[in-house]
Amino acid sequence: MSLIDRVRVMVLGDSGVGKSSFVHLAAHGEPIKSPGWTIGCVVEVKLHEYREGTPEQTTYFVEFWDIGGSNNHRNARHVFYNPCHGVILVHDLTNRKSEENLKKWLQEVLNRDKPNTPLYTSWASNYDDWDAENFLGSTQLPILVIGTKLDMVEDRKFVSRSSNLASQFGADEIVLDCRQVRYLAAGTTNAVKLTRFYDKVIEKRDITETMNSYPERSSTSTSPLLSSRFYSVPHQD
Ligand SMILES: Nc1nc2c(ncn2[C@@H]2O[C@H](COP(=O)(O)OP(=O)(O)OP(=O)(O)O)[C@@H](O)[C@H]2O)c(=O)[nH]1
Ligand SMILES: [Mg+2]
Repeated sequence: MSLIDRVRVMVLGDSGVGKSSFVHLAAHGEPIKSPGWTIGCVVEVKLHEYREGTPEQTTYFVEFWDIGGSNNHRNARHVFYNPCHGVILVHDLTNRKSEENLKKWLQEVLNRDKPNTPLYTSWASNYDDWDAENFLGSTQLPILVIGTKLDMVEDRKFVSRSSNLASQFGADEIVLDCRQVRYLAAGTTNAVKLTRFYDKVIEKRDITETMNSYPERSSTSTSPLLSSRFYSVPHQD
């Protein structure tokens, strides 16, 4: 048996924006057949070759922690947020509010060790006045922004630029129709952005892990997923 290291990425955004649809496409390379509301959290896993084609090439598991967006679970979901090595923020391109709400999602995950902190209090009322640098502070959490439902956008010129949030964070953004494989097909710009994001998450893991204040995992955990940083896989000689 050999061990494969792993990183954990939170997938956050309002209910119905397409998080599960995106995660399924990214993890399995095919569209999800019948997405239902996500209750709590669903974890999907993907093998990723870190720095593929270089001497440092290493296989990692990328875990997508797809968090249900329903407001009803707002007070409980912080239990999923540690450790967190990267964040994928998902918004619906036809719903401007879902993009604005990504700040709330980011604040929630950044405040994960202070779950009782009132949310959203430090937000600027004007979206454009919002100070991303101040907000992010010293965190080096890699962020990727996903805009879904491109097929439903009437004027595609409208989405040719990055969202406000992506440009404020200097984050990459992918816009797509989550029901179409071609948007994440190998060799496309979107696939390159995803690879770059996964590599960054792996590179920064040691830094982001020190920001995770909860003990990473309990040795008494009964879940293999939660009890080890590694997955065991059979040797392939
Ligand atoms: N037309 C279109 N529909 C999409 C797209 N992405 C997702 N959907 C649809 O949007 C609905 C919600 O998608 P989900 O992936 O379940 O949304 P979610 O963000 O996981 O929602 P919660 O689990 O409630 O947090 C489903 O009916 C999807 O088929 C897209 O790119 N285009
Ligand atoms: Mg879902």
